[in-house]
Amino acid sequence: MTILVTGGAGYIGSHCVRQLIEAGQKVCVIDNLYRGHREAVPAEASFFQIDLLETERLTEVMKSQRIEKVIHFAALAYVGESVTEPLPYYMNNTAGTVSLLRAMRNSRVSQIVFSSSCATYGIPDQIPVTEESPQSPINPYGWSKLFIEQILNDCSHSYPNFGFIGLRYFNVAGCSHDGALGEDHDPETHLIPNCLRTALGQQSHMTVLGNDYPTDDGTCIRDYVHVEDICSAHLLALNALNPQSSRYYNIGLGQGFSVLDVVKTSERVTGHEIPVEFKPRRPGDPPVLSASNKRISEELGWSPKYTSLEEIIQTAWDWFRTHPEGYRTETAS
Ligand SMILES: O=c1ccn([C@@H]2O[C@H](COP(=O)(O)OP(=O)(O)O[C@H]3O[C@H](CO)[C@@H](O)[C@H](O)[C@H]3O)[C@@H](O)[C@H]2O)c(=O)[nH]1
Repeated sequence: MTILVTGGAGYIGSHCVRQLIEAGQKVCVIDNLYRGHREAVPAEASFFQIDLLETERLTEVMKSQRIEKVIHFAALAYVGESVTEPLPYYMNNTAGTVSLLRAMRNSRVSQIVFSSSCATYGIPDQIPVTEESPQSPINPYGWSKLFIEQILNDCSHSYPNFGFIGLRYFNVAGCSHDGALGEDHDPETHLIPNCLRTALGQQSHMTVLGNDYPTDDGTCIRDYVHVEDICSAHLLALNALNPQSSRYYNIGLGQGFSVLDVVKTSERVTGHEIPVEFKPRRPGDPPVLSASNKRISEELGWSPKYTSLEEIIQTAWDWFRTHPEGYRTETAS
């Protein structure tokens, strides 16, 4: 049986493809390479450069590769960008998933693990956030993912044997334990990569986006979870997935760190000073997010390997300092 991984050339997708292959799984990757890196896809996986919106080509690949289940990562995922440019988010994420689901129906593939987000909760009324917490996004990125959740719910009601598991990630961070795979976004808007790029001297300072939030130090609090632990959750979800599945799980550690905590921890890990400059809030950012992971721990047996922010940032630093130009570093050498 072959697993189709959409967005398998992206940050999280590529780490997951590697874990699937190490677990002995046959993998087929599709990616439009808009923000993904072909170099990040292991040679053992078959690869097709296809956009999610190309329903017919997707259908052909699913039939010819004998796909049995899908893991769906492909998406635009910048909260700030989704506020200034919402339409690409609805087109790529929401419409793209409808196209993928149509291709799955055309080729009689009926089981999917979907990457959802804690951004679907908006500003939670309780911390830690459970899967039962109300979902009310405050940015188009979160809405684009919540619409997909509704579509999956509808498909599972209407189509017999359509099974799905939705994983609501909190803040994914870190790089592979052996430095083989990394995090390389263009443009880079994520907090930890920006701290590490400042430590490398590639920018003069880190911009802290808002220090007037209702938190102890005034900066936003997030729950950082290692990318390999996100991937192990996908493998567990894939094993649990069956034609009757219709379940959502949070993936986070249940501990929150402020932006300034992340800056200080990055200074300790890298041994470099990281100067900060304070700027106004970024639209669409909730003040505090951290996950209850009780459901995924109890039902799927998930247990994270990386439990400290320091360890998580260390794995990222190992990659950033050896790949100062990201994946281009390898191409150049
Ligand atoms: O240079 C920077 C970058 C970020 N931040 C702040 O750091 C926090 C974390 O930001 P970032 O790393 O961009 O992550 P989020 O915006 O929290 O979004 C991530 O977490 C979402 C869940 O909310 C995922 O779904 C998204 O894909 C992923 O980008 C936020 O408060 C940002 O305002 C800064 O202060 N300066």
